[in-house]
Amino acid sequence: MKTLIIGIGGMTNGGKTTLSKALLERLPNSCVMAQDAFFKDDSLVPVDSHGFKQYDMLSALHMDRMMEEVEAWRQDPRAFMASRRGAGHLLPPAVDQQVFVLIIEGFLIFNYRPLNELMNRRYFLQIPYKTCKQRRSSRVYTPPDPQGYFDRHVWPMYLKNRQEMEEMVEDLVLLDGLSERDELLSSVLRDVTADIEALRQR
Ligand SMILES: Nc1ncnc2c1ncn2[C@@H]1O[C@H](COP(=O)(O)OP(=O)(O)O)[C@@H](O)[C@H]1O
Ligand SMILES: O=C(O)c1ccc[n+]([C@@H]2O[C@H](COP(=O)([O-])O)[C@@H](O)[C@H]2O)c1
Repeated sequence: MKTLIIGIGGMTNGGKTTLSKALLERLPNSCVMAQDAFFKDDSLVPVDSHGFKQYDMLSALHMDRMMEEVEAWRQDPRAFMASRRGAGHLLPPAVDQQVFVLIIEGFLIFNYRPLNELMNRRYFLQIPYKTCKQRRSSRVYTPPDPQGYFDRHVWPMYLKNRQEMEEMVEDLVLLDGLSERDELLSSVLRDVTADIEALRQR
């Protein structure tokens, strides 16, 4: 079975989900796994001395469960895709030279070494502070961001996590999250379709 794992990382509200969904639509035999789906229950996330929940760190995520999902996909991508789409969904036909693509998206995907090591390509969407704060203010999380959360928790943790990521990861492709959606999609598609073609030929 031929497989490819693409990491779409980036800052909060950098455009990861938007780009991943667009890739999913364009890449046959692909599926998306979002790190956000693995946040721990609010009751398990500790607070700091200012009363801010410490969400922007790996310990707030069930990374063990996320790895189990990734492993399930790696074992059998066809069966994984069929099971996640619900009972009764037909498996895609097994065709020779078929390449299955897993798109992993999230704000801390490269900071978790066992996950980072599995990726064939790594992209990181970045946007300026002002845009990030603006986009974040129009989004409602569960629980919603309390007053001051962006400047007191989200941004300082981004800076810390980013430094840690840069020390760990070498072949990161930085993407400008201010670019047009279509431009971002076509630049990633160009690489990935070339990878798929190369794998097919092998
Ligand atoms: N290339 C882009 N240009 C302008 N706005 C964008 C772009 N990509 C995403 N957005 C918008 O930014 C916000 C956050 O996008 P989203 O994909 O949810 O980010 P993330 O998954 O990184 O948190 C959404 O309102 C989305 O419509
Ligand atoms: O999804 C959740 O359960 C959740 C609960 C509280 C906060 N979050 C925020 O989700 C952010 C990461 O997701 P995203 O899509 O903004 O990259 C991170 O900055 C957290 O502060 C997410």
